[in-house]
Amino acid sequence: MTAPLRLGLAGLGTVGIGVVKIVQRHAGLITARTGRPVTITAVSARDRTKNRDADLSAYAWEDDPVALARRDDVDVLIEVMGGHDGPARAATEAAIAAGKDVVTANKALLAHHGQELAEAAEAAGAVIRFEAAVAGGIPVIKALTEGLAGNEIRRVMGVMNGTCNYILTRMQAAGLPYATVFEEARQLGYLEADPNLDVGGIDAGHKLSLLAAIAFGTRVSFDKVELEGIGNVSIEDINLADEMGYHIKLLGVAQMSGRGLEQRMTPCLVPAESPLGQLQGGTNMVVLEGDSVGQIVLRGPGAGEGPTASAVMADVIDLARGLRISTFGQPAATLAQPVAARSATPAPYYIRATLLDKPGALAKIATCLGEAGISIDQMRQLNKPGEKDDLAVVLIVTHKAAPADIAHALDQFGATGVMLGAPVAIRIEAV
Ligand SMILES: NC(=O)C1=CN([C@@H]2O[C@H](COP(=O)(O)OP(=O)(O)OC[C@H]3O[C@@H](n4cnc5c(N)ncnc54)[C@H](OP(=O)(O)O)[C@@H]3O)[C@@H](O)[C@H]2O)C=CC1
Ligand SMILES: N[C@@H](CCO)C(=O)O
Repeated sequence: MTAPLRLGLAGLGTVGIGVVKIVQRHAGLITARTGRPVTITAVSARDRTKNRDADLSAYAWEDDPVALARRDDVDVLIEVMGGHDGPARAATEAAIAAGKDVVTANKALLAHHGQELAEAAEAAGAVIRFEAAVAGGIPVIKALTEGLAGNEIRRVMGVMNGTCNYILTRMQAAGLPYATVFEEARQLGYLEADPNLDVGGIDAGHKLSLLAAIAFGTRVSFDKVELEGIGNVSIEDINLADEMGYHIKLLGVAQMSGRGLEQRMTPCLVPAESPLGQLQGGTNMVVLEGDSVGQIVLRGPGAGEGPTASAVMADVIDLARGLRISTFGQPAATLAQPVAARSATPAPYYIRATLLDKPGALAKIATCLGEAGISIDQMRQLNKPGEKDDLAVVLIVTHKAAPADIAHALDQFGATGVMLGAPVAIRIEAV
């Protein structure tokens, strides 16, 4: 029997305790699959006295995760503390400096420091694995780096933040406004400590930037992701979209166009009957498109103790089996510096505008669209009981239009003198 693979576990929260449970429950199964035992030798967290719903008595304790990473009886650091700097970064760097492999669930760390950490790991002969960092229990990193390695990737797309998907689907199902459902999500413990990481689209943007790096062989460029969160999605737009056969999702899309790397994480309308449109609650879905394979759809739990620990353990088991793949699927030095391109791919748009209800108002709006080269597919005025009769809510669905043309037309709306408030424009994504 080969020597055990010895883990040092930094973080004993939701994910860390999930890892402890799998290591303890499946010791025999893991040994059978890898040919060597996988053991935890030492753990670290902030509060040693906390009751953690797992038996940790066999493990050494370190107050300092950096000391944990440097221990002679630790072969692999499991970093499940979180945060893009601080102890997570320090412990990861310490492990790499000591030539040790790192398994992390920390998308923020890699979105901000992925390139330098990958270079340092390769220089030290170490490997960084991060299956759990993107879409929780869904093996999407493995799918891209291994299963689809023979493809040129055309597009990566998906719903990658379970909290946002919960909020949007709950708003729709219960007819509740954003603020009410946001508060429910907080009560249920779904939100990150900084809720803006979720609802601001940042967490999902981190994940998209990691997938884009693997898919397109480029350095992680989170700072170039076009980000828009879900805070401005209204129940009115959710209901109107639904009437037209669409659902609103916080959708990430990354693709390499002739102009450069497009990465966006924004609310979009998707067909209600499509796999993405049907996605309920905290579930994630990632759609991968390769030149040879066509379209692959991966769906599953994007968070939680079991699913996330499952992904961490998949990486651990790969290391125990001796599988060593570069962090982003190819040597870090060969990752290209991407040229970031604003999304220019034309798409239909949903536009809702509130106008003064007077002769010619609608014509002025239609003229702005026409002058921007945008063709109208559907248009209707909503006559809702109880609305003031001096205003008109107008709903427009355009034919495919370039994002820049839509932005220009919306700017022109303001100069017509008939607008009441800002218009809403949401891209309709073909999926
Ligand atoms: N929860 C989930 O479903 C998912 C989480 N992730 C990622 O996994 C990582 C962990 O998440 P999660 O388990 O939810 O986080 P938790 O907040 O539940 O746990 C964090 C753990 O890290 C420990 N910790 C924090 N700071 C320090 C420090 N300075 N020194 C030592 N230990 C520290 C905490 O200690 P103490 O317990 O003593 O406070 C706690 O045990 C994050 O990067 C997260 O983004 C990824 C996918 C899904
Ligand atoms: N806050 C994240 C956790 C999993 O990364 C989500 O809601 O998807």
